[in-house]
Amino acid sequence: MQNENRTIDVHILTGFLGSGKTTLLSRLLEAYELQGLKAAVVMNELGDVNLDGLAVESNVPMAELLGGCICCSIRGDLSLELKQLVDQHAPDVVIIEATGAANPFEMIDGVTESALYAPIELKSIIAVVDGPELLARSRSGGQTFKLMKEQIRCASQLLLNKVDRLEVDERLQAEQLMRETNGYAPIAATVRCAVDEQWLEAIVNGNGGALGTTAHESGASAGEQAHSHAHAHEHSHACGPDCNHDHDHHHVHESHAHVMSLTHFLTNPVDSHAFEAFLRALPDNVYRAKGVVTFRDSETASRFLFQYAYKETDFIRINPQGKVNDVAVFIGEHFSREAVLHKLNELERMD
Ligand SMILES: Nc1nc2c(ncn2[C@@H]2O[C@H](COP(=O)(O)OP(=O)(O)OP(=O)(O)O)[C@@H](O)[C@H]2O)c(=O)[nH]1
Repeated sequence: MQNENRTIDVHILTGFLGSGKTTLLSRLLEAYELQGLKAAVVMNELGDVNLDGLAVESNVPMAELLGGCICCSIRGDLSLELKQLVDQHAPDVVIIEATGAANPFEMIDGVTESALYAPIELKSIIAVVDGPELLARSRSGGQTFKLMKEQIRCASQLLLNKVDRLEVDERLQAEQLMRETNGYAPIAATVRCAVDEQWLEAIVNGNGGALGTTAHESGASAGEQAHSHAHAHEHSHACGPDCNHDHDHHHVHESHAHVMSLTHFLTNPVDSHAFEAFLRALPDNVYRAKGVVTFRDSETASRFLFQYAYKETDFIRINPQGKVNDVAVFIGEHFSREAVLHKLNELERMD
C-alpha cells in the first residue's frame, strides 16, 4: 500500500497508433497486481469511445479522456483527472496511455503541471515502437515519421515491438534508427510487448530510469531528461483546430493537423466475412481501426472487439458487462470519411 509520504509513480506509455501500448498496459497491470500494488490508468483516445478500456479489468480505477488528444485540446483535463484519481483511489502508481498521435513533450508538461496539485512523480516514459512501421515510415519520411521520432526521442525506455514481423537485418536497422534518435534509453526487442522479468521489475519498483539510462546517472527525472532533449529539437507537431463535431451518430476529430479520426456507431449487425474484407481493403492512409461489432452470421449473434493496424486484423469475442455500443473508430491521415461511411452503411444494410 502507498505510504502517506511517498510519491505516486507515474508512467507514460507513448508510441504510434497500433504499436502495442494497450498490450503493454495489460502486462504492466498484471505485474502490479502480482506485487500487491494498486495501479490506476488514464486512457486518452482520439475517438469518442474508450475501446482499449475494455481490455482493462473493471477493478482498475480508470480515467478517460476522450475525443481529443492529451497533448493539446484536453491537456488541462489531464492534471484534473490525475488529481481526482489520486484523491479518490490513492493508487500506488498511475499509468497514462496516450493516443498514438500525441506529442510526448506536451504530455510531459501536463504531468509535470499535475505535480503541483498531487504528490506524483513522472518515473518513466515508455515508447512502444512498431518495428515494421518505423522502417516503412523512415523510407517515406513525412510528418508521421517525425512524430514517431519524437516519441522515441523523449523516451526513458524503448520497446522495439512486433519483431515477429521483422527479418534479422531489419531488426538491426530499426534498432540503429532508434539509437540514432535516442542515444540514452535502453531498447528491448519484443513480440506482443513480452518484456522480461528484469525489465518489469525495474518499472514496477519505480527504477525504470535506472536500467542504464543517463537520467539516473545525472540525477534527472524522466521528465527533466525528456525536457532537456526537447530543447535541442524543434517540435514537428502542429495542432490544428481542436475538433469538429458532426451532429449525426458519427464524429470527426481533427485535433492534429495531419491526423484525423472518425467514430461511427453501428445500428445493425454485420456479416463477419464482408466486414473483414472491408477492413483489409481500407486505404493506406487509414492506419488504425478498432471497435465493437455484432456478427449476424455467427450462431449467437456474438459481439467482437476488432483491431486493425497496418493491414493486420484481430478479432476477440467479448461479453461486455455494462452497456457498450457497436462502434467503429478509424484513425489516419486525410482519408475520405464519406467513402468509409458509405461502405459501413452498405455493410449494415440487412437485405
Ligand atoms: N504481429 C504483431 N502484432 C502485435 C504485436 N503487438 C501487438 N500487436 C497487435 O497490434 C494491434 C494493436 O495493439 P494495441 O496494443 O491495441 O496497440 P495500441 O498502441 O494500444 O493502439 P492505439 O491505442 O490504437 O494507439 C493488436 O491487434 C495487437 O494484437 C506484435 O508484437 N506483433
